[in-house]
Amino acid sequence: MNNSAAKKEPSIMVGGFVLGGAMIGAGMFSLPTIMAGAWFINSVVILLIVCFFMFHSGIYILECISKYGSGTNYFFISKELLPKWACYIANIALIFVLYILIYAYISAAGSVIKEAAAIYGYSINLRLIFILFTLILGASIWWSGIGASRLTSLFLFIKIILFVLAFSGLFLIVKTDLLLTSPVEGGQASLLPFVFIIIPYAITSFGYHGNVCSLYKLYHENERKVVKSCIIGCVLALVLYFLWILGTMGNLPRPEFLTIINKGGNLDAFIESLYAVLNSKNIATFLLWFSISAVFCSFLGVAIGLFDYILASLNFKDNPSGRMKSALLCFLPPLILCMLFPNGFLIAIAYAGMAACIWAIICPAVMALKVRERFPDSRFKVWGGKGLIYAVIAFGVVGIICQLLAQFNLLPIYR
Ligand SMILES: N[C@@H](Cc1ccccc1)C(=O)O
Repeated sequence: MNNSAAKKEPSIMVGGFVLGGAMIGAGMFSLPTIMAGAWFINSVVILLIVCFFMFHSGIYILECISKYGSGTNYFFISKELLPKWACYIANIALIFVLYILIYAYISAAGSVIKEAAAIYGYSINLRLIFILFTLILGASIWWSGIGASRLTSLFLFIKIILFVLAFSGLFLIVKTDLLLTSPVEGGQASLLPFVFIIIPYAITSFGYHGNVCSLYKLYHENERKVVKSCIIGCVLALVLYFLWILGTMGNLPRPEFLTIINKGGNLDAFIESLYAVLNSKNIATFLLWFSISAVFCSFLGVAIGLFDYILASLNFKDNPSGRMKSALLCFLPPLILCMLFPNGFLIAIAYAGMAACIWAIICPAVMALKVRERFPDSRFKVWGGKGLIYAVIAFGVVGIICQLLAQFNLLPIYR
């Protein structure tokens, strides 16, 4: 690569923020509620483990695309490297994750906007918010992809500022004894059975894998820079999630989470509890607006991905009527689901995690095995050899098993 091309590449911080922006979304709002069972120390350990595996599965995708050039995408490499049946499963899992996330975002947006309105003394019908939210953001994507991307950057910017404002206050009042002493008799060990339920939710929260291909293009096929951006993105999310559970568990005692869980575990119940406990109304208000901007930002990011996928794969024309067909297919199913089941936020995040185990963890690791057979002397190879690849696959299988057990009520859940 010549110097002038290298100079045009954006700094690794840009890539890190793009990935961090994709990662930090609605998934994080499920974390404190779902982690209340295992409480603080156990949850931090799980966050570290999940972050480690999600980072590596992401760079396995990079290893695979690096053999086919920057024009390729996930669909292409899965077609090349997986048997046909597995390729279908991987792509179905990917589309499922995008749809279920859009559902989760609409549900979360409804709950948080309703809560915001209630705080300012208005009562708005939840289903009306679902429709307006989807209509307005959906229309902006239909109108122009570039415009919607700019809107995403704007919300990302607002999200970061509000995060700093809300959290700097939240930490000042953290009660460390709430965090570090075990909330039950028998110490931390008696909380261990509650760690398994966290895994699918943490997997969703560390999902960013759809953005690896575009980053590879952005950095003109410079793998090292993409890896460094992935490290920055993962560390950013890890630190933020750590601060998030520190701020919430350090202010709300464990039994308070039961009230939130019993109200469905959506954002409104959560913010309501923080409002009741926090002395500072300012902090709670920043938190409220932070949540709104985070949900808007994630919705746009995921919806643009699904919209473009539908437009390209069904060969719709990139004109107003073609884009309208794509928009209807993209937004109508999750909106209808939301109207029927308005409170499925937590379940949706868990299922997104389970499907992400397939397309973002197991399949990339299997593809990396295959690509090493096919290109034995390639210049870029993820460290850790086959051992790490098998460990990543095993982790993906554990994630799926956890969610299946939870579905059949076979996992201990704090409720
Ligand atoms: N990490 C995102 C969701 C996501 C999952 C998988 C891939 C991409 C995005 C969130 O927390 O909202």
